[in-house]
Amino acid sequence: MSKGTLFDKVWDLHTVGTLPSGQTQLFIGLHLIHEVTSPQAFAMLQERGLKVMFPDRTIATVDHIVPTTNQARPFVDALAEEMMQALEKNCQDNHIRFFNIGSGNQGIVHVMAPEQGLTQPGMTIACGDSHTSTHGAFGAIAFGIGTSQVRDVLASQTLALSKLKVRKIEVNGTLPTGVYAKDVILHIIRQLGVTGGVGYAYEYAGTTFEQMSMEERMTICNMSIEGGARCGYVNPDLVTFDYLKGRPFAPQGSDWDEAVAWWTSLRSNTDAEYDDVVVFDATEIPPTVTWGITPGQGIAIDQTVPTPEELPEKERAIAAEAYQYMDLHPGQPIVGTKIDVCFIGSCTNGRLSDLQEAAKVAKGRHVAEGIKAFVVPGSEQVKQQAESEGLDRIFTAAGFEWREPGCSMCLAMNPDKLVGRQISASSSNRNFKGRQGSSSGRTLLMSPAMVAAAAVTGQVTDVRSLL
Ligand SMILES: CC(C)[C@H](C(=O)O)[C@@H](O)C(=O)O
Ligand code: SF4
Repeated sequence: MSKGTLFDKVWDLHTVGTLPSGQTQLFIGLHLIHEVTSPQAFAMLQERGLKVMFPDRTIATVDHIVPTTNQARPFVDALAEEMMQALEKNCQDNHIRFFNIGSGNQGIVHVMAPEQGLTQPGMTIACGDSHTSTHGAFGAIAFGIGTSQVRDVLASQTLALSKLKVRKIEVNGTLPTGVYAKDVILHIIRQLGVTGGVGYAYEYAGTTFEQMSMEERMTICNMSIEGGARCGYVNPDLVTFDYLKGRPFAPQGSDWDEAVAWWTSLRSNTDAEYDDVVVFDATEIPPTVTWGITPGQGIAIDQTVPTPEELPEKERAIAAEAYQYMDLHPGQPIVGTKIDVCFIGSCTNGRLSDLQEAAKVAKGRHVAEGIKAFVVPGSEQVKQQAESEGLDRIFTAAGFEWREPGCSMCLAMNPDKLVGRQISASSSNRNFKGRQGSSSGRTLLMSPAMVAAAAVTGQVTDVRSLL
């Protein structure tokens, strides 16, 4: 087992005790909830006559079902309205703070909490949502949980968990032009596989992550779960502290200095021991795009869809399924693949810097004939900041639609859905069959800049040719 890592330190500091099962009872500092996975948890709590133990440690927002065009209440979709009302009631009844639509602070839970300064180094964070790994960008131990565990956290502020091993993923060097955080994480998952991280926490270390902004680090940690790792983190540093300083829930005054000293002490020791270490060279990472039905089925933008012979034996069955579903053929170049829909948004790539990079590509160009392209900011704050910089005008002048914040077509639990066999270029994180609202819809994952490149050309395009 690893020793001296941030993961070990934070785990040990939050350990309440060892349960008869051998699992750790872990204290959860911050609990985030949204409308999809919380209603049943509240119902289970009520059935048992239990109350929320620490209401101040749970924070709610609404994101998955939110319509991105007409947000008038009641929502047109009756089920969405019902989920919304359940969340509003549960928050009210249990005195839980709720960042609702129109508050100026609503957003995808993994975008909203960091921008509020709720997400801090050294915390344990849980949310009934697999992409909770995002918060690890701050040096927190953050993971997704199921609905019965949401109940457990509401009732006890603790969880029964088995300790993870720690794999250090070191990436060194400066990323080439046109290569973004999204490409780095797609590349890592391509190399280590979608189940490679099972049983591990991923520690992202090395100069490439050190040079990244907090938003880029969030993109990386967000997709840890797509590589099988329940959580992923970056050691907190000056970039982390600069981001947090002055945010509403960040420590203030003399508490701030104390917090920074404490956060710094939690960094993995230079002589920390890891269960595994892998090293990549940033200068060798290409713009990466998925061609298949798992986030691990990625290739460099200038490569061809792999033939079975090019793949390890164990990847051939899923590849065969992917050729058929995607209607892409082994040996075919991915560049030039015709696109129907372009989606820029999600908790992976719906932050301000993502929109800025996409806008650089869109500026002065126009969405190709017949393409539906739309931008969904990750939060109300992102939307407002983007508008104050005029990004909305760049996008709309280029023929993109500019929408209200939410998860939108990442998962299509709202009205934004692919239709039939439509194929999307998407800045989101999952390309599973039927993910974007049509049971036969197809998804190609890529960076927001590359989605913008696809939008203006109508086909998968190497963004480097447009920069
Ligand atoms: C709805 C929610 C439970 C789900 C998750 O856990 O990740 C969603 O956010 C997703 O991205 O698929
Ligand atoms: S944006 Fe997508 S991945 Fe993120 S929480 Fe929403 S549905 Fe899940």
